[in-house]
Amino acid sequence: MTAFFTEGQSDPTVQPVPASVVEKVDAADTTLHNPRWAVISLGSNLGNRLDNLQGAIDALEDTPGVRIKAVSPVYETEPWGVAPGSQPSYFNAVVVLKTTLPPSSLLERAQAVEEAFHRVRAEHWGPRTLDVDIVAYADVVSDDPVLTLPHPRAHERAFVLAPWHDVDPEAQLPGRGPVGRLLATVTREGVSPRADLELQLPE
Ligand SMILES: Nc1ncnc2c1ncn2[C@@H]1O[C@H](COP(=O)(O)OP(=O)(O)OP(=O)(O)O)[C@@H](O)[C@H]1O
Ligand SMILES: Nc1nc2c(c(=O)[nH]1)N=C(CO)CN2
Repeated sequence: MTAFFTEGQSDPTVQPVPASVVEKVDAADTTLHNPRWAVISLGSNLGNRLDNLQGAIDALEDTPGVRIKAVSPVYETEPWGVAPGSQPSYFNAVVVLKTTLPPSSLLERAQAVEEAFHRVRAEHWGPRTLDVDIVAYADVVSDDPVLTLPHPRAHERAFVLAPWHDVDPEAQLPGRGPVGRLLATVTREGVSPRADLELQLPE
Protein backbone atom coordinates (compact mmCIF):
# COMPACT_ATOMS: atom_id res chain seq x y z
CA MET A 1 0.00 0.00 0.00
CA THR A 2 1.29 3.48 -0.84
CA ALA A 3 1.60 5.47 2.31
CA PHE A 4 1.49 9.12 1.35
CA PHE A 5 0.59 10.16 4.82
CA THR A 6 2.48 8.22 7.36
CA GLU A 7 1.91 8.64 11.02
CA GLY A 8 2.99 12.00 12.29
CA GLN A 9 2.53 13.68 8.89
CA SER A 10 -0.63 15.48 7.93
CA ASP A 11 -2.40 16.19 4.67
CA PRO A 12 -2.85 19.98 4.51
CA THR A 13 -6.00 19.57 2.33
CA VAL A 14 -7.80 17.49 4.93
CA GLN A 15 -9.73 19.42 7.54
CA PRO A 16 -9.55 18.03 11.05
CA VAL A 17 -12.75 16.24 12.10
CA PRO A 18 -14.12 17.72 15.34
CA ALA A 19 -14.16 15.30 18.27
CA SER A 20 -17.94 15.76 18.65
CA VAL A 21 -18.50 14.49 15.10
CA VAL A 22 -16.19 11.52 15.64
CA GLU A 23 -18.17 10.71 18.79
CA LYS A 24 -21.50 10.83 16.94
CA VAL A 25 -20.26 8.69 14.04
CA ASP A 26 -18.79 6.16 16.48
CA ALA A 27 -22.07 6.03 18.39
CA ALA A 28 -24.06 5.48 15.17
CA ASP A 29 -21.62 2.78 14.13
CA THR A 30 -21.97 1.01 17.46
CA THR A 31 -25.78 1.14 17.13
CA LEU A 32 -25.59 -0.35 13.63
CA HIS A 33 -23.59 -3.29 14.87
CA ASN A 34 -25.55 -3.86 18.07
CA PRO A 35 -29.27 -4.18 17.59
CA ARG A 36 -31.11 -2.71 20.58
CA TRP A 37 -34.53 -3.59 21.93
CA ALA A 38 -37.31 -1.05 21.89
CA VAL A 39 -40.92 -1.09 23.04
CA ILE A 40 -43.62 0.69 21.08
CA SER A 41 -47.16 1.43 22.18
CA LEU A 42 -49.92 1.45 19.57
CA GLY A 43 -53.33 3.03 20.02
CA SER A 44 -56.34 3.70 17.81
CA ASN A 45 -59.80 5.06 18.56
CA LEU A 46 -61.01 6.02 15.07
CA GLY A 47 -61.83 3.93 12.01
CA ASN A 48 -61.19 0.20 11.93
CA ARG A 49 -59.12 0.10 15.11
CA LEU A 50 -57.84 -3.47 14.77
CA ASP A 51 -56.83 -2.97 11.13
CA ASN A 52 -55.06 0.25 12.08
CA LEU A 53 -52.99 -1.52 14.75
CA GLN A 54 -52.18 -4.43 12.43
CA GLY A 55 -51.25 -2.00 9.65
CA ALA A 56 -48.86 -0.22 12.00
CA ILE A 57 -47.25 -3.53 12.99
CA ASP A 58 -46.80 -4.51 9.34
CA ALA A 59 -45.39 -1.09 8.42
CA LEU A 60 -42.93 -1.18 11.32
CA GLU A 61 -41.80 -4.66 10.29
CA ASP A 62 -41.28 -3.39 6.73
CA THR A 63 -38.75 -0.87 8.04
CA PRO A 64 -35.13 -1.71 7.23
CA GLY A 65 -33.34 -2.24 10.53
CA VAL A 66 -36.47 -3.20 12.49
CA ARG A 67 -37.53 -6.72 13.51
CA ILE A 68 -40.64 -7.20 15.61
CA LYS A 69 -40.09 -9.88 18.24
CA ALA A 70 -43.37 -9.88 20.12
CA VAL A 71 -46.89 -8.52 19.71
CA SER A 72 -49.12 -8.18 22.77
CA PRO A 73 -52.77 -9.05 23.23
CA VAL A 74 -55.29 -6.35 22.33
CA TYR A 75 -56.92 -4.26 25.06
CA GLU A 76 -60.01 -2.11 24.74
CA THR A 77 -59.43 0.95 26.90
CA GLU A 78 -61.29 4.02 28.06
CA PRO A 79 -59.66 7.21 26.74
CA TRP A 80 -57.09 8.37 29.28
CA GLY A 81 -56.63 12.05 30.12
CA VAL A 82 -59.92 13.34 28.66
CA ALA A 83 -63.49 13.77 29.95
CA PRO A 84 -65.30 10.42 30.31
CA GLY A 85 -67.56 9.69 27.33
CA SER A 86 -66.00 12.44 25.19
CA GLN A 87 -64.20 10.04 22.81
CA PRO A 88 -64.63 6.50 21.48
CA SER A 89 -62.74 3.77 23.33
CA TYR A 90 -59.25 2.80 22.17
CA PHE A 91 -57.71 -0.45 21.09
CA ASN A 92 -54.21 -0.57 22.54
CA ALA A 93 -51.31 -2.98 22.14
CA VAL A 94 -47.56 -3.03 22.55
CA VAL A 95 -44.80 -4.45 20.35
CA VAL A 96 -41.28 -5.37 21.38
CA LEU A 97 -38.71 -5.05 18.62
CA LYS A 98 -35.02 -5.21 17.90
CA THR A 99 -33.55 -2.40 15.87
CA THR A 100 -30.33 -1.11 14.43
CA LEU A 101 -31.91 2.34 14.00
CA PRO A 102 -30.89 5.03 16.47
CA PRO A 103 -33.77 6.42 18.59
CA SER A 104 -34.24 9.53 16.42
CA SER A 105 -34.71 7.42 13.26
CA LEU A 106 -37.12 5.11 15.04
CA LEU A 107 -39.20 8.16 16.05
CA GLU A 108 -39.13 9.43 12.45
CA ARG A 109 -40.37 6.07 11.27
CA ALA A 110 -43.07 5.94 13.97
CA GLN A 111 -44.32 9.35 12.87
CA ALA A 112 -44.25 8.36 9.19
CA VAL A 113 -46.39 5.32 10.04
CA GLU A 114 -48.87 7.58 11.89
CA GLU A 115 -49.01 9.90 8.86
CA ALA A 116 -49.64 6.94 6.56
CA PHE A 117 -52.77 6.26 8.60
CA HIS A 118 -53.95 9.82 8.04
CA ARG A 119 -53.48 10.81 11.61
CA VAL A 120 -54.52 14.43 12.09
CA ARG A 121 -53.03 16.35 15.02
CA ALA A 122 -56.05 18.54 15.83
CA GLU A 123 -56.25 18.65 19.62
CA HIS A 124 -54.12 17.54 22.51
CA TRP A 125 -54.99 13.91 23.29
CA GLY A 126 -57.66 14.12 20.57
CA PRO A 127 -59.11 11.00 18.94
CA ARG A 128 -56.81 9.40 16.38
CA THR A 129 -56.66 6.65 13.79
CA LEU A 130 -53.23 5.73 15.03
CA ASP A 131 -50.81 6.64 17.77
CA VAL A 132 -47.30 5.18 17.74
CA ASP A 133 -45.27 6.06 20.83
CA ILE A 134 -41.78 4.90 21.76
CA VAL A 135 -42.18 3.59 25.29
CA ALA A 136 -38.54 2.66 25.81
CA TYR A 137 -35.33 2.25 23.82
CA ALA A 138 -32.80 -0.04 25.51
CA ASP A 139 -31.75 1.61 28.76
CA VAL A 140 -31.70 5.13 27.29
CA VAL A 141 -32.96 7.87 29.61
CA SER A 142 -33.42 11.32 28.04
CA ASP A 143 -35.54 14.37 28.82
CA ASP A 144 -35.29 15.78 25.29
CA PRO A 145 -38.87 16.95 24.53
CA VAL A 146 -38.57 15.81 20.90
CA LEU A 147 -37.95 12.26 22.12
CA THR A 148 -38.29 11.68 25.83
CA LEU A 149 -37.12 8.25 26.92
CA PRO A 150 -38.70 6.34 28.43
CA HIS A 151 -42.02 7.87 27.34
CA PRO A 152 -42.82 10.38 30.12
CA ARG A 153 -46.28 8.98 30.84
CA ALA A 154 -45.71 5.26 30.22
CA HIS A 155 -45.31 4.46 33.93
CA GLU A 156 -48.80 5.73 34.74
CA ARG A 157 -50.67 4.15 31.82
CA ALA A 158 -52.22 0.73 32.39
CA PHE A 159 -52.96 0.61 28.64
CA VAL A 160 -49.18 0.49 28.08
CA LEU A 161 -48.03 -1.47 31.15
CA ALA A 162 -50.61 -4.30 30.97
CA PRO A 163 -49.90 -5.41 27.38
CA TRP A 164 -46.13 -4.96 27.88
CA HIS A 165 -46.26 -7.12 31.01
CA ASP A 166 -48.21 -9.79 29.07
CA VAL A 167 -45.41 -10.21 26.51
CA ASP A 168 -42.51 -9.68 28.92
CA PRO A 169 -43.33 -10.29 32.58
CA GLU A 170 -39.71 -9.48 33.55
CA ALA A 171 -39.65 -6.14 31.70
CA GLN A 172 -38.11 -3.09 33.36
CA LEU A 173 -38.98 0.50 32.54
CA PRO A 174 -35.59 2.26 32.60
CA GLY A 175 -35.32 4.56 35.60
CA ARG A 176 -38.68 3.40 37.00
CA GLY A 177 -38.30 -0.31 37.75
CA PRO A 178 -40.19 -3.51 36.99
CA VAL A 179 -43.27 -3.12 34.82
CA GLY A 180 -45.08 -5.65 37.03
CA ARG A 181 -44.55 -3.43 40.07
CA LEU A 182 -45.62 -0.27 38.20
CA LEU A 183 -48.74 -2.06 37.02
CA ALA A 184 -49.72 -2.72 40.62
CA THR A 185 -49.66 1.06 41.30
CA VAL A 186 -52.08 2.11 38.54
CA THR A 187 -55.78 1.46 38.10
CA ARG A 188 -56.74 -1.17 35.54
CA GLU A 189 -60.30 0.06 35.48
CA GLY A 190 -61.40 0.67 31.89
CA VAL A 191 -58.55 -1.47 30.51
CA SER A 192 -60.10 -4.73 29.32
CA PRO A 193 -58.43 -7.57 27.43
CA ARG A 194 -60.15 -8.39 24.13
CA ALA A 195 -59.36 -12.11 24.02
CA ASP A 196 -61.62 -12.42 20.96
CA LEU A 197 -59.20 -10.30 18.90
CA GLU A 198 -55.64 -11.00 17.87
CA LEU A 199 -52.83 -9.13 16.18
CA GLN A 200 -50.39 -11.10 14.04
CA LEU A 201 -46.62 -11.11 14.42
CA PRO A 202 -45.43 -10.57 10.82
CA GLU A 203 -43.93 -13.74 9.25
N1 LIG B 1 -41.18 8.68 23.62
C1 LIG B 1 -41.84 9.38 22.69
N2 LIG B 1 -42.57 8.75 21.73
C2 LIG B 1 -43.24 9.47 20.78
N3 LIG B 1 -43.23 10.82 20.70
C3 LIG B 1 -42.52 11.48 21.63
C4 LIG B 1 -41.80 10.80 22.65
N4 LIG B 1 -41.17 11.73 23.44
C5 LIG B 1 -41.47 12.92 22.93
N5 LIG B 1 -42.28 12.80 21.85
C6 LIG B 1 -42.79 13.95 21.09
O1 LIG B 1 -44.13 14.15 21.43
C7 LIG B 1 -44.73 14.86 20.36
C8 LIG B 1 -46.24 14.69 20.43
O2 LIG B 1 -46.55 13.34 20.21
P1 LIG B 1 -48.04 12.90 20.06
O3 LIG B 1 -48.83 13.87 19.25
O4 LIG B 1 -48.02 11.44 19.57
O5 LIG B 1 -48.53 12.94 21.57
P2 LIG B 1 -49.77 12.23 22.09
O6 LIG B 1 -49.69 10.80 21.63
O7 LIG B 1 -51.00 12.99 21.70
O8 LIG B 1 -49.64 12.30 23.66
P3 LIG B 1 -48.74 11.41 24.61
O9 LIG B 1 -47.32 11.84 24.35
O10 LIG B 1 -49.24 11.75 25.96
O11 LIG B 1 -48.96 9.94 24.25
C9 LIG B 1 -44.10 14.26 19.11
O12 LIG B 1 -44.04 15.19 18.09
C10 LIG B 1 -42.74 13.80 19.58
O13 LIG B 1 -41.70 14.62 19.10
N1 LIG C 1 -56.97 4.64 26.48
C1 LIG C 1 -56.09 5.44 25.86
N2 LIG C 1 -56.09 6.75 26.14
C2 LIG C 1 -55.18 7.56 25.53
C3 LIG C 1 -54.29 7.03 24.57
C4 LIG C 1 -54.35 5.65 24.28
O1 LIG C 1 -53.57 5.13 23.44
N3 LIG C 1 -55.25 4.89 24.95
N4 LIG C 1 -53.39 7.86 23.98
C5 LIG C 1 -53.33 9.12 24.29
C6 LIG C 1 -52.31 9.97 23.70
O2 LIG C 1 -51.26 9.25 23.28
C7 LIG C 1 -54.25 9.78 25.23
N5 LIG C 1 -55.17 8.87 25.83
